[in-house]
Amino acid sequence: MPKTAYVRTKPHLNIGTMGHVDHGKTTLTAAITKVLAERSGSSTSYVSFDRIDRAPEEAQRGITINIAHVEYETDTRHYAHVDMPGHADYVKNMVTGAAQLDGAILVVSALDGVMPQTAEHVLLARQVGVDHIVVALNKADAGDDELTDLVELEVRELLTAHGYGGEAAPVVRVSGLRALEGDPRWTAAVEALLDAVDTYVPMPVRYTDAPFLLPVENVLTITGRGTVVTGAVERGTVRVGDRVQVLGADTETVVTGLETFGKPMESAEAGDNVALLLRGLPRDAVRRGHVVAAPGSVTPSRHFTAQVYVLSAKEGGRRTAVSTGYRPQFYIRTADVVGDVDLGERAVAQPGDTVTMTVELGRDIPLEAGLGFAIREGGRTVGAGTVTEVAGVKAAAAG
Ligand SMILES: Nc1nc2c(ncn2[C@@H]2O[C@H](COP(=O)(O)OP(=O)(O)OP(=O)(O)O)[C@@H](O)[C@H]2O)c(=O)[nH]1
Ligand SMILES: [Mg+2]
Repeated sequence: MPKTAYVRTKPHLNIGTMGHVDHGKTTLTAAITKVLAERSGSSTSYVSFDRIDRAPEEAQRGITINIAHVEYETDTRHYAHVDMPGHADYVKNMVTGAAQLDGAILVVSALDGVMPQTAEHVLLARQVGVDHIVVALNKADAGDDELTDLVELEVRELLTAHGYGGEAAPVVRVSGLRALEGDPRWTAAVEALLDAVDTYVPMPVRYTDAPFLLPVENVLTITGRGTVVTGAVERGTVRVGDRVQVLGADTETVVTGLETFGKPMESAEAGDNVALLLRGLPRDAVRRGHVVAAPGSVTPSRHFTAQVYVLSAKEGGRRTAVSTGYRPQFYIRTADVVGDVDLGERAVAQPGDTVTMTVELGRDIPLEAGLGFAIREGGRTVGAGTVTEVAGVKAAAAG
């Protein structure tokens, strides 16, 4: 049976749930789809909790591991929503999810308040370019008002500390669990949260006229059809039949199919969350972190200069200084690449310092000034930076 094509009737935005493990992100995600599916004339489908956390290991451990995408529509907008994992071991997957967001819902349990990954996610979101955060104080059904007031203050302070303007950020008390059960008080709270997202997260400027670029988030095989890459289009437009370059796989191919949430589309534009079917591309040639782009539109590079903040021990960072020769992982767009740090004459940077460094990555990737990134080591975030300058020529060629 032919699938119904995607019809663009409303502005599309990418949002998602982030926050500490067990604070209720997946439950809230399911509740949002349920509340919207029950509106009259709704085109949203309810996505249950076990269809979001559907990997056997997720069900068994009761935690989210992989990021999951759901779609829904409010009266004014179409959203792709990424439900991210909160567990410290899967921050890596969270960064990939956050890299495509126009705004985020920070889920904080009213019972527990700000916890380590609440803070880490806010920092990472800032770094990968998420400009707006709406707070869901979840489990409000089980908390008392005075404690919840304190948690609210704490969250606002955290947001302000990371440049989000915590005073102005909407903070909505919700219960994902009770809303899922259909309790009217709490379905109304989810409605209020969605109104806050609709009004507080602005429609971003989309660079649809720029050359096409999509950071690969995931790779799948559709039996009989070929290799599919998924992700959010960062800029430009792509149509079925277009030639594209796969940076990382170092090959060119043709887009033979385009879909969003299982619905075919003729063309996708900046902001769209899509699956691209690529002609003749072997499954193992492409992976997360690669970039699909208009041929010749970007020159990948491995050398750059950056302004970097080295996290203090209090923020979960290192206790000891970083020096030239340090080799952590750099999280840039959806890529995760090792890099050699050179601190120049300064030679060392203490936790809490902001420094200029030059970096040589383990492989070439598309880089540009202004690109934000995170630095991680041994499963924790140790730094946050912004590219200030990209060396146009590879060192080997220059020297
Ligand atoms: N009382 C109460 N419990 C809730 C609420 N929302 C979620 N829970 C419970 O909290 C636990 C964790 O919920 P999840 O939705 O899996 O939390 P999560 O944030 O997605 O967890 P990770 O993705 O693993 O980080 C489950 O036992 C939920 O039933 C709520 O609003 N009220
Ligand atoms: Mg979850």
